[in-house]
Amino acid sequence: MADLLSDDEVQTRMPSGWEREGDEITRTYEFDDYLKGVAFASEVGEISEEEFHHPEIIIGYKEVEVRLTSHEEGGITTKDVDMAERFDDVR
Ligand SMILES: C[C@H](O)[C@H](O)[C@H]1CNC2=NC(N)=NC(=O)C2=N1
Repeated sequence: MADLLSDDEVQTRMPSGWEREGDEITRTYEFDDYLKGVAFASEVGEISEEEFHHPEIIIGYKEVEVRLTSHEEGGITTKDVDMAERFDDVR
């Protein structure tokens, strides 16, 4: 089990482009067309299954919102900030 991050740790460790909303960190990625967003969401899903840590993924028109939290710990942990960095690398 990863440890919950303090408010300051979340702010300092959250990658740029991400925002905190309560017990979640979130980012909305924008794409040139819908299917590029769908493909990105699929890659996010692959990484999530590999790490067994699953975000909420909302696919919209030319944008994909990703929301991360650690359900079992009840907040934001190092897994969430580490996964955020990995998703940014896919982008
Ligand atoms: C039983 C529990 O659902 C599993 O251990 C995993 C699955 N994926 C998960 N994903 C996220 N975001 N948080 C979890 O606590 C989590 N737990």
